Amino acid sequence: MNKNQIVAIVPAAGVGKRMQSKVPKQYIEIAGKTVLQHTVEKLAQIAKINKIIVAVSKDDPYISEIKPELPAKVVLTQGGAERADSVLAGLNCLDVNEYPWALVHDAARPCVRADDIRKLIDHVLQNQQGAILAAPVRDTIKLSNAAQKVEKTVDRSALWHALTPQMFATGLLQHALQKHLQDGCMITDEASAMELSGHPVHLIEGAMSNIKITRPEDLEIAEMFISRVL
Ligand SMILES: Nc1ccn([C@@H]2O[C@H](COP(=O)(O)OP(=O)(O)OP(=O)(O)O)[C@@H](O)[C@H]2O)c(=O)n1
Ligand SMILES: C[C@](O)(CO)[C@H](O)COP(=O)(O)O
Repeated sequence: MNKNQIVAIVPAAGVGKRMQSKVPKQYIEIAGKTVLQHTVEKLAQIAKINKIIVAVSKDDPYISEIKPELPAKVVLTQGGAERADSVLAGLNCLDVNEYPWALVHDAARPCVRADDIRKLIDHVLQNQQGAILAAPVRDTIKLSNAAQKVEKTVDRSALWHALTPQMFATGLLQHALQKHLQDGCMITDEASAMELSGHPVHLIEGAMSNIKITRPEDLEIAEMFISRVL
């Protein structure tokens, strides 16, 4: 068994409520392809990624149309009610021993730089510990009160935006997600499950252009970044 085998898990089973569009945002076309295709093709460029599992919703009516155009190393599975459930579903269709490392990347982040993904992978394999792409907060941060008035200004010197990919030992991540989801914890990224289990999480600086397409105004920004050859 190659101890550095890496599987990418792409949670793509969301409905995209905040995008307010008829089509789930991962299937919106920008620069001639769906967001999902851009994201999966970016991951497929990374030679060290051996398999890509895309978790789609149970009744996804769009995936069958684009599946033939997806890279050969892509396999599909059924996602779950929340993002963390979809990630766990991806992990559960794996032989953990065959893929000791899992790299989780949002379908909604098509602008990620391939070099940032490679930087993350190299750090994790070299240190044998989990890490995530992240970007230092660059704005002044305000804490709001219930009336949306400033409660206080927060010290931002140690604050980071958590991005994806997030890469961890597959077995540890599977166990952490299973446990903390069962305990009813709020798990919005893989790192939070690993933190709850006491595992170290390193922050690897990545480009802020790696936006998560979430609201309508994000599409124009994503198109600009995707159209630039990075
Ligand atoms: N049950 C879910 C919910 C989300 N996701 C995926 O997780 C990623 C990040 O989640 P988010 O941006 O919150 O996507 P949505 O949940 O679709 O957005 P919204 O919260 O606006 O509905 C997206 O690629 C989304 O498809 C998923 O696989 N399964
Ligand atoms: C995983 C993530 O993209 C890291 O910032 C983020 O937590 C996803 O949050 P969402 O509310 O599911 O979009």
